[in-house]
Amino acid sequence: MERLRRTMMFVPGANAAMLRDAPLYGADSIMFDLEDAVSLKEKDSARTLVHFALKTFDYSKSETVVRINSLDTVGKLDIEAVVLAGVNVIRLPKTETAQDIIDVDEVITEVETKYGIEIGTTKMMAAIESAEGTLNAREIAKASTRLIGIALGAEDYVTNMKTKRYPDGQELFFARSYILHAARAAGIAAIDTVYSDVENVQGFSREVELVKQLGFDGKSVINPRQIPIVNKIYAPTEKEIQNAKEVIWAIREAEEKGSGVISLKGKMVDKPIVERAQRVIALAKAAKLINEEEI
Ligand SMILES: CC(C)(COP(=O)(O)OP(=O)(O)OC[C@H]1O[C@@H](n2cnc3c(N)ncnc32)[C@H](O)[C@@H]1OP(=O)(O)O)[C@@H](O)C(=O)NCCC(=O)NCCSC(=O)C[C@@](O)(CC(=O)O)C(=O)O
Ligand SMILES: [Mg+2]
Repeated sequence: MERLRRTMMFVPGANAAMLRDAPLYGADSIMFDLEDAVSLKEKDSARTLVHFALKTFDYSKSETVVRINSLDTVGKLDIEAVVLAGVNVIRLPKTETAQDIIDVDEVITEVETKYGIEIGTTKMMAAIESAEGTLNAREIAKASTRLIGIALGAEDYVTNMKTKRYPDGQELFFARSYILHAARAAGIAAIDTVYSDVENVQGFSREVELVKQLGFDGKSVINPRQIPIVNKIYAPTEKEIQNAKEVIWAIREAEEKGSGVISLKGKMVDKPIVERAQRVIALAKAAKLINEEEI
């Protein structure tokens, strides 16, 4: 079944207490940061901390992601440390081209080979944070079989675009739409960017509603308080769950009779409608609105 990535929580790699407590908050993915949340003088100690955190703490209820530095700085050291510690996903920030992904993929392969880890075990994601990256998103999203998703990094993106973040998010509309299309065309996840004003619950909620409507799998978050807000907005309503159940029951019955299309309450039910219903059920299970065995 498809892994849910409603929330991907950034955890600064140099903060030992946050690394320890990160699994307590129920993020679908925990993203340890070695890049912009870590000062230059802490790069080495943060890498060591994240390596030991991955090996020591129980993160098994979440996907683990590490945001590395670029290969022209200390990215190779980051990759070696976290692949060896068994991270699930390496996130490359500020991805500009498909070649950036191919280069990181090659380093991961070298490290996996060196330590006898099955090649391909470590997955990747790309953060797109510039005009160049956005325009190349289509090629980036298909650049490696390791890729599980692409994400927008809006703070760097708006800086590159010579604008800033506005409450209605109009300045991000093209990037969000294009990145989302690139992800869907490649069959991988699309993760929206962070909302930096942690205290502004109303503004954050409005943004989560918008990206859910567009079709994003979820959102990068920077604070545990943002997690329940995303989960609540992504949770299907009772009516949506009931409708999804009816669709799945109806299609099961139809399939038993050898048919792939049926009518439910006067409306046609076929493959895309069934796929949407299955996603509603997965989200409802993740939100514990129905139990695993129910359907
Ligand atoms: C924002 C704030 C300072 C607020 O602090 P506050 O102290 O007011 O938070 P409180 O709510 O009071 O904390 C209550 C309890 O939760 C603990 N707690 C808080 N946050 C936690 C956390 N993240 N992980 C685990 N634990 C956490 C805390 O330790 C406390 O624990 P305790 O003392 O035990 O009660 C804090 O959250 C924080 O540092 N966030 C991470 C910031 C970060 O990583 N930025 C870089 C990534 S963005 C970027 O780079 C831009 C980007 O690249 C993005 C893209 O690419 O998408 C682009 O271009 O857009
Ligand atoms: Mg950034």
